[in-house]
Amino acid sequence: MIKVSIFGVGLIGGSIALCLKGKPGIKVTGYSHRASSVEKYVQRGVVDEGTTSIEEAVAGADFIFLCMPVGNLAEYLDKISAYPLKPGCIITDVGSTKASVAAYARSLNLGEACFIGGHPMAGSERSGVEAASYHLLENAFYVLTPEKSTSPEALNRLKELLSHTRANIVTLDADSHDNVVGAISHLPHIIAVALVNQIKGYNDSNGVYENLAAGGFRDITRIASGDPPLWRDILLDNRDVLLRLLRDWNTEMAKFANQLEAMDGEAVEQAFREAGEFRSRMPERRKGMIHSVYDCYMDVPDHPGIIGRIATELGNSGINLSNLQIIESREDVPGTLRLSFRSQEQLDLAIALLGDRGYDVHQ
Ligand SMILES: NC(=O)c1ccc[n+]([C@@H]2O[C@H](COP(=O)([O-])OP(=O)(O)OC[C@H]3O[C@@H](n4cnc5c(N)ncnc54)[C@H](O)[C@@H]3O)[C@@H](O)[C@H]2O)c1
Ligand SMILES: O=C(O)C(=O)C[C@]1(C(=O)O)C=C[C@@H](O)C=C1
Repeated sequence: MIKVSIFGVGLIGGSIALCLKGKPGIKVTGYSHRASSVEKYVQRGVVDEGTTSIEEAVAGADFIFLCMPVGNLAEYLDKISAYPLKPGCIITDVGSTKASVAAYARSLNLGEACFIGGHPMAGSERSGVEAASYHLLENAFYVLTPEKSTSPEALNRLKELLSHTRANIVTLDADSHDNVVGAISHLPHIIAVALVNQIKGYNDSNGVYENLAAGGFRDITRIASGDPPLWRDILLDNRDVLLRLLRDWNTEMAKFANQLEAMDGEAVEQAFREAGEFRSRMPERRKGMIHSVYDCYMDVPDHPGIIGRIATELGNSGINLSNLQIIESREDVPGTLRLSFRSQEQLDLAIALLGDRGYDVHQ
């Protein structure tokens, strides 16, 4: 039996546990420092067994996943390495930064165990085991940051285990990871928070801002609702990269200000053109940078019962909706529904079926 111990069974740890639990020959143990948390995720059936004892979780483990906030990873590497580790045990983490945890692991004597950093590029602004999902990592990129000294055999064993998540495993060195992920994940979180707080400042003296804020504002600011301590840890840990990125960001903002001051419409248009072209080149049909699932859109009148009818049509034909969202719908005004599916095949079937039923469906 392969024993997998997950430390921190929250959004990410819980999602990994859900992918591994019940797979032939795998037993999943969840560790939490709080008994109430253990009780919660054992009851939800996320793990095979739960414990508040580090010693128990570590004993005989073939894989140890550290899924707690970035600021606690070093502490747990210390604690874990104080116990006898099974020879060949692979310790990995899911932290959003990779250089510091890799350096810390390098400084420890792990005996015949080894550390391989990891970071699934999927998540949500929600946290806790309640938000964990078997599907969260499906089709997402999952970055592993092996060292030069990492044995190919250990790396392959970890990849094989992670294949149960149905993520797309890629390898990268830890510093490159922090530079790139700083730009495409950490900087956008800072920008979203700064933007929301700027508007909040205006709204404090005039509530119309809040009332008029529509799709554009919501789309760009969803991630501003991330867990504050979690993001504190990530941003402080990737401080050097982010300070450089923020200087570049200020330069980009200054460019816009100059273009507006000079009434340079051509330059503004060109900025939108370039951004649109780059964005449209990004793969849409995978988790990671832009989109998470296979989506189509429908313009529908905002009539009571319409959503139920559409969901029933799909269900009756065995098509599985993975998500459904109403975008900017007001009474008596056509609204748009975003329907999400888990595969191209399901999406194609849905588009054909709804088209046949007379709905206006587009991608
Ligand atoms: N949220 C995301 O979108 C996302 C995506 C990829 C990776 N990550 C990384 O995954 C890790 C976990 O994030 P999450 O979103 O699952 O958070 P979460 O809050 O949902 O889960 C964190 C878990 O760590 C536990 N924990 C917190 N403090 C602890 C401590 N001092 N000792 C032991 N356990 C502790 C919590 O009980 C919880 O089970 C973080 O390192 C984060 O950077 C997050
Ligand atoms: O989709 C979101 O809400 C996320 O914030 C996920 C996201 C990201 O920025 O893409 C956030 C942090 C992670 O470390 C990886 C993924």
